[in-house]
Order: sequence, then C-alpha cells, then structure tokens
Amino acid sequence: MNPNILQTPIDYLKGVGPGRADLLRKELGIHTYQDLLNFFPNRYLDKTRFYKTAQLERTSSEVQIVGKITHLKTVEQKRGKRLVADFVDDTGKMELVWFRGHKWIRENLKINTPYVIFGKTNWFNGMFSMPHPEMELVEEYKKQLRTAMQPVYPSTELLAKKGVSNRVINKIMQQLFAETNGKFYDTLTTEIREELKLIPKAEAMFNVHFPKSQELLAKAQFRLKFEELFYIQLQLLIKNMLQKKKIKGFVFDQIGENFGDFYKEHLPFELTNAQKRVIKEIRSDLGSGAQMNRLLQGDVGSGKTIVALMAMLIALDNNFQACLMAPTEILSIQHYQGLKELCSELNVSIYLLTGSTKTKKRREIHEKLENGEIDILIGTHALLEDKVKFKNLGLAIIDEQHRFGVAQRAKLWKKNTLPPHILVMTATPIPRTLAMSLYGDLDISVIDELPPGRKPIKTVHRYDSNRLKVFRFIKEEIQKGRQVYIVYPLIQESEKMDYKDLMDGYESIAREFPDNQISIVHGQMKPADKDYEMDRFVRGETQIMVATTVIEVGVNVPNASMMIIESAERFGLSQLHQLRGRVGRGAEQSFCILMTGHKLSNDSKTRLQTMVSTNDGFEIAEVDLKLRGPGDMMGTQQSGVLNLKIADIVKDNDILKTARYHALQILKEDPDLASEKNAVLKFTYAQLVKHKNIWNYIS
Ligand SMILES: Nc1ncnc2c1ncn2[C@@H]1O[C@H](COP(=O)(O)OP(=O)(O)OP(=O)(O)O)[C@@H](O)[C@H]1O
Repeated sequence: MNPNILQTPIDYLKGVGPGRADLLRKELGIHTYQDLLNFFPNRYLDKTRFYKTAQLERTSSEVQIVGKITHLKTVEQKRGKRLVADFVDDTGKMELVWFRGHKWIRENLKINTPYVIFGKTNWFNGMFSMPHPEMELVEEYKKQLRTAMQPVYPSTELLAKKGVSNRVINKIMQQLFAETNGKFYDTLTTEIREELKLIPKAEAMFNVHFPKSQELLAKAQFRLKFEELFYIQLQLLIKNMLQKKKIKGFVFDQIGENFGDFYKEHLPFELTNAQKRVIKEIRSDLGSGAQMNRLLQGDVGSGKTIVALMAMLIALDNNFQACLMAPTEILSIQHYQGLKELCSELNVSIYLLTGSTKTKKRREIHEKLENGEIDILIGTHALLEDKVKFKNLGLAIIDEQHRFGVAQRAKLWKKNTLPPHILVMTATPIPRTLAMSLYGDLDISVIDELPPGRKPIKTVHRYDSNRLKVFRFIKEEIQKGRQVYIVYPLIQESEKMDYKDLMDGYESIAREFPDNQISIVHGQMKPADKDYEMDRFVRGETQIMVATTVIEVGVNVPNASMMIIESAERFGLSQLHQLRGRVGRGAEQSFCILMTGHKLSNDSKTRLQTMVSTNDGFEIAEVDLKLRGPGDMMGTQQSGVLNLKIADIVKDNDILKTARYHALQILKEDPDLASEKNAVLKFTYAQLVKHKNIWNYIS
C-alpha cells in the first residue's frame, strides 16, 4: 500500500464532513488518516459475558444481561418524571430507568419479551438499577454478526454531545479500513516479527480497532506497543549516536597535577567502587573527542560531590575552567564551602557567584573569569547571565537538573566556541528504564552504593495521638547533642492554611522545648533571613529546625540525626525520601518519624509502608512511579513521554526493555540501517521523522 494515502487530510474520509473534521482536529488532534488509525481505544467492552441479576456487585461496571420487562411505571420526582421498568431474569430483579424519551420508550418497549440489555449499573435504594440501557430484542440479537469486544475510544463520551460519539468513530474507522483496504505495510522486519512471534501490522491494526477475540486483541496490543516503544528507542539511540559524531568536544587527554595529586594524596576517604566506576566513565567521555552529556544519578548521600570535583580537576589539568551550578543559594554556598575544603591543599582558585554577590565582588569575578584567573566557578543560575564570560569553559556541572530547564542547559553551551562537556547530577532516583526514555540523549551513570559505615536510617510511622511520646524521644536525642528537623507540608506556598499549620506547629514546639533554640525556615521569608536561620542551624547554634520543604534539596548537616515529617501523608514518596536524606549523614544512628492522623487512603498507606520498609531510593522510585505514573515524577513534564499512544511506560516496562534491546542490537550490527533486511526500518524511521506523527514528542 502506498503509505502516502495515510497522510490524506481527515476531511476527505467519507462520513466525516467539515464540521466533524474540525472537531476531530481540535478536540482529538486527528488531522490525517494516519492520526485516525493511530487513535486507539482505551478500553473495550466485553460483550462476550452475560451476567445474571443475582451476580451483580456494587463494583460491577458495564454488564450485559438477558431478561424481560414485567412492569413499567412513571415516577414523579422533584426535577421531572422518571420512567422505571422492572427487569427480571431467572435469578432476580432490577430496575431500568429513563430520565428522557419516555414517550418513545412507552410506545416501543415490549413487555414480557426477552431482551439483551447493556449498560452501567448503580446501587440505589437497596436495588440495582441501570439508567438508559442499550437494549435489543434477543430475537434480533441472534441474527447479527458482532465483534466480541467493543472498543471505546478516549474522550468520545465527552464529545458525543457535539456529534463525535463512540459509534461515529467506529463508523469512520470502518470507512478508513474500507478506503485504505486495511493493508498496511509492515513496519517491522521479518526477523524481529519471527523472533518475538508478532502478528503482522495489518492484522494488529484491524484487531485493535475491531477485535475478533480476546486473544487476538492481546496479540494486537502487544505488537503495537512493541512497535511504538521500539521506534522511540531507535530514535533515541540514533540521536545519541549522531550527537556523538556531530558534536565535537574538547579532548581532555591529560591527567595532570591536580587530579593526580588529589587522587594520591588528598582524598579524604577511599572511594567506593561505584564512585570509581563512574569517574572512569566520565574520564573516558572527556577523552573521546565528542562532547560529554552525562547524567549522574546517585541516591541522597551517595557521594556525588567528590565525583564532580574529580571531573573538574581533569578539566583544569587540561587548561580549562569548570563551573558548577546549583538550584539554590544555600546549596551553592554549601558546594562552595565543601569544595574549597577538599581543595585546600591544591593550587586551585574557586569562586562563588550568586544573586546576592555584591557588585564589586561580581565585577572582580567577571574580570578574573575572562582572563582565566578563576579555575572553578560555583553558583546559582546567576552563572547563566550574559555578563558571565569564561576564558575557556571546558566542563559544566549542573546539580539537580529538574530545577533547570533544558533551555537553560543549552544556554551554557553558548559560552564557548565548542560546547563544554556537561555533567548533570541528580539525587532523584529515576528507574533506569524510565531514565532511558526520558534522557535518551544523555548517557547515564549510577552511583548505586553508599559509602561504608552508614547506618540505615530507622523510619517509623506514628499517629498524631502519640505525639507526646515523640516529643520525649526528641528531647532525649537533643540531650545527646543531636539536632532535629521538623518538617511541615507547604506544597502551595500561598495556601494560608498550610502557613497557619506551620506557625501553630512552631509555637507548640517553642512551648514544648523552652530550653532549646529553634530555627524556622519557609518559602515566604526573605532569602537573607532564610540563610541566616539555616546558617544558625548548620553551625549548631539552634537544635531544632522547623521548616517547610525548602530544606528538601541537598542541605548537609551531619549532626542532625532526627527528622519528623508532619502530615506525612500529604507528601509524595520521592519527596519523603529526599527529606529523609537530610539525616543519616553522620556517624550516629538517625531516625525519621512520619506523623499522620488516623484517616489514611490506601495510597498513603502504601507510601508510608514503603518508607518504613526501605531506604533504597531506586526501590522507592519504582513504587512511586507505579502509584503516580510518570506524569508527576520530577522532570518528566519536559519530556513528553506521556504522549505515548498505546504503550504505558510503567505497565509495559518489560516490553520497553525488549524493544530497547532489539533496537540496540540492530544498530550495533547496522548503524546506518543500510542492509537490505533493515530497509523497512530505514523507510519507516524516515517517515516518522518526516511526518513527526506519533513520534514528534522527542524533539
Ligand atoms: N567514599 C566515601 N567514603 C566515605 N564518605 C564519603 C564517601 N563519599 C562521600 N562521602 C561523604 O558522604 C557525604 C555525602 O556525600 P555528598 O554530599 O557528595 O552526597 P551527595 O551524593 O551529593 O548527596 P545529596 O544529593 O544528598 O547531597 C559527605 O559527607 C561526603 O564527605
């Protein structure tokens, strides 16, 4: 079949017409035949099963029943009349209800004649009822040929009023198959199809829209999901390969004094194997001649900072500058202090630039940066300002990338003739398969090992009613010289209620702990006040820090060994894990107490149980992903992975892995897809790139 026919505008399809075409375009994004073909049902009504009235449950959704109407009556109600029929089968009775169209129904319904009815049931007044059922006489029902599973297309229920009901989509879909003959060329090679026992494309398309049986529907869905994920992976892998070919990078082939000295003489501890492995991966990127674009994932406290420093030292050894950008002022300062300390024995000049750097200092930094007197510049997004010009920026490290957009990442590139190498660090663990899809253009390194000697944080869940015991425990810890975080949810900083909760909490803690000093930090404070309070806690002048989630990212106070999270049920799992990561950073046993009321949803219970049972960020991320779907995961908003037409990145994880494996094997053997057997892949890939249809979400 000529694939171009699929590019025909939807207006040309018989039965569509200008009005519907407009609706299809505007409401469903269907512009062409191909768009319509790729508009997949999101569920199917199983019309193979018949229920008996006695089998109905309150949770049953759509059901099909055979029975007779024995009696019809009109019931007066406040907002008009209701027509109610008693419907009986050999096991019991239910009601059918109509709120409109009474006259027609009265005239046409046959009493005591067998009907097949279909619809949603409600439990009302101690009886099951079905409003506005689909009805057909059994006699008629038997005469017709029908597909077992009836597809339901997304949003058609909402659009039905405007004239695009499910039935309409069904009809025009039939028309589409008739006009195109339904003979879609196969987009996968025979080799893949045979290996994975995939059904042909045409058969898959037909069965996804008009399933002949459950079994064929499952096969059709598997084949199409595989194909969708396969082409995404193929595209990501090709993009990554091209990037490496096209984007030349500075070659850092020297390992000189800075790196060598530091490694041999000034390492404050032995590196973990994971840190060593990641440094090796980075070194190999930096020497390869292509620009490095690497994502460094490491759980909270896994030791990313030292890896970042060692990468920067390689840049310096090759006479380049490096910079490190963090999302907040506090974090920049912390990185600055930490790195200065680590480099105290080296001859390296490190500067800090943030929004609050004074003008005079700022000028000095600008100047020194341009003439190469600064080796490492650390700061917030102030580093992105046009005035900040490097002499030769060789490596840019970005901490916590989800706070910076992709566009900002690109801005750093423009600071040079050649783009600097980029290392993105994140403490938000993203399950590997998701990361592969989200950051396909970045290579991924993972620090999956914590430094030795860490005691796992003990996490417990306590109800508000046990608060006094919790307070007693806090007192004991403070007496041992430790510090405590108490965190309140302040998700919407503007929400007055949250703010009030925080202030009430602060007051009750001040009353409960009259002998202790308390810091308070929240988003409505001026940055300078925030820093002042934070600083007092960091220096150990205050014992308790009452805060909102502003402390979530990266704050490092090793003496703080206890974290209380108030209304813990209101936090997402990843966020709870990030918060908990603020403790357990020193040698002492640390604790995390999750406080909640007694009323908890099932999801909240799962979140709390997960936190109590594991400290592993990746495990937590997997659960989080299952609970929330990828939409809410940090950073995924920019990626468009959600625009998948048929596959589900979470549920179809195994298919995703298989798809990636096959895409990788094929490209390894035939990177340009030049061989005869891969011709179909090359052709399809070119079509996808050209028409940007379902794959246009990967920029
Ligand atoms: N190999 C190691 N052995 C012992 N201690 C280490 C090792 N690596 C790092 N550390 C220490 O562990 C602590 C956490 O390291 P670091 O701050 O780099 O973590 P991180 O990965 O940046 O975590 P976060 O994202 O939570 O800030 C630091 O005090 C650091 O000195």
